[in-house]
Amino acid sequence: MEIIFGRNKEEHPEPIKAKVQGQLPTWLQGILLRNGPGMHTIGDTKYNHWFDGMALLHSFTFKNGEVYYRSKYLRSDTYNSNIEANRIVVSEFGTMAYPDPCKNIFAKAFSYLSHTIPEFTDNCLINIMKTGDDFYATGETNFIRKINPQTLETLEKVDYSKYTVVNLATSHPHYDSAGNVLNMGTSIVDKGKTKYVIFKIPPSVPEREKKKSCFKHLEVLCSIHSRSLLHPSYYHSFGITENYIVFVEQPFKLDMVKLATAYMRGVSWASCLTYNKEEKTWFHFVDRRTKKEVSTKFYTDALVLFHHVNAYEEDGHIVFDVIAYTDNSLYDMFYLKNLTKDFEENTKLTSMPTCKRFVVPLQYDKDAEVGSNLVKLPSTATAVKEKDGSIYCQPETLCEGIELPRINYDYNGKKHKYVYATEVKWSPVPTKISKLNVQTKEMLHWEEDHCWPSEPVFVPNPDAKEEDDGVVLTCIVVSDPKKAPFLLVLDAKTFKELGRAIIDVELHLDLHGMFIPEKDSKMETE
Ligand SMILES: CC(C)=CCC/C(C)=C/C=C/C(C)=C/C=C/C(C)=C/C=C/C=C(C)/C=C/C=C(C)/C=C/C1=C(C)CCCC1(C)C
Ligand SMILES: [Fe+2]
Repeated sequence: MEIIFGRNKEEHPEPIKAKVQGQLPTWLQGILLRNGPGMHTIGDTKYNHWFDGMALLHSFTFKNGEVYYRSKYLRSDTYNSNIEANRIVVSEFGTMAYPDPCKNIFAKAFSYLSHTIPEFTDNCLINIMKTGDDFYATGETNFIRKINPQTLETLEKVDYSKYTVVNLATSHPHYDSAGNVLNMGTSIVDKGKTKYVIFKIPPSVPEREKKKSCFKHLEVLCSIHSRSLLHPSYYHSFGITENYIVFVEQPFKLDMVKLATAYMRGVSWASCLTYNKEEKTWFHFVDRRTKKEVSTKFYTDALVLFHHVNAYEEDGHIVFDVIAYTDNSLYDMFYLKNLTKDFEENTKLTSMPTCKRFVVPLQYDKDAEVGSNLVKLPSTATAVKEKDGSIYCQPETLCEGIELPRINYDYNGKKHKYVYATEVKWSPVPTKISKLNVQTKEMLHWEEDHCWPSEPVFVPNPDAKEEDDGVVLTCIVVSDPKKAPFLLVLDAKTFKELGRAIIDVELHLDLHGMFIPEKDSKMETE
């Protein structure tokens, strides 16, 4: 398994024509662009954690029934400095690097590094974001990197902190119907004012502007003060409904005192994350129009969450689905020392990823009795009024063992019926992909021996009438060295295979990505 998780992957910047089997829909034209870690060893140095690896972008271009594959390492300042030094010189979340191990003044003076080593990493390995016609690789620091979606070339570095006060920002932004990006980040600069900042980036700028930058027009919608000034919560995504931003402040937190001393103590940023299962998880709802937070205090028991699935409003309630854990063992599981051979037997998840639905009443009878359940929708989720006026919510479980959830994004913020996700057993090995009907809890699956599917991306049919009219695309990494990896195309309705594009290269296990329809990409001829 070392092969799949930890071995450096080669890049293939020139298009490789795939062998297509089956029948791909003729309307499927565009680029599936994905991101994830592809290199964990540099010279004699090795990252500690799988999420630390150098970002390797890859793409599948669909053109007239043919499929072309490309991959290229993100030429971040981090990547360039590491390669030049032939060792890890920039810290990642799980690995603290010491750029100058030789305290020797002469060694410093004759430093072979022509680049200045970036202080914070711009190794954006998690996701892809779109602003207007531009695409960016995203991670969780204040840096994102513009990329060319056709050639996978790395373009300029954007520093969010130049435009608003954030040190961290999510890699999972949302998009509204006008094409604005909505994202949030944490400001820890000013210790007295630790806060979460929700901001908006427009898709275009006024014609007359010379140096066009959407980021110059970044606008802060609202800030939420951290419950604890020294312990802001970690979050990896958030939700939106038509009228609200949904933010979950979980007791999985960054300890700022530990962060401030991490470098000195020789420990990673990750070691500064703490989970306190005795604490509560607080929900925040911000009205997108008035920019005010709903004043009622809503909470649930301690949980750890990375991925929101979707959120929507129904009859005065906010309904939101998340993939939740009861502890923080998932992050620990992705330490490379745990992902060696036999890890499937040796490393068992102590908490399964579980798709949970919270139903939160925004409008309810203010005279309702203490102890009564205020949920008026048909769900087993509850929201109980407490003596002090706060509301204690408990979720309904929709499904166990799914992660990397996606929906038809046309239903984002609206009532959805289907979730596409990878399925796991008791180890971090994706064995199947699944389609969950959240209304009936029925599931459809796709699996094949030795196949490790990635996050399934739903692409709607241009003439779609129903939510699941379209295809699901997933990269399949194969653990059998005799079998080639492929891109799988499933009919989203039936989950039957329509076709596959086989490529004879070593695919890397990735994290997230997006499909860029041909009309949104200035596609060049191959
Ligand atoms: C094996 C597969 C693919 C599927 C199996 C199915 C399954 C169980 C999937 C589960 C997948 C999940 C849950 C994926 C989650 C991915 C995450 C959380 C990535 C986070 C990266 C976060 C990163 C890189 C964060 C970097 C942050 C840094 C370097 C921050 C540094 C900093 C901090 C902390 C304080 C301020 C200063 C500074 C900015 C330097
Ligand atoms: Fe994610």
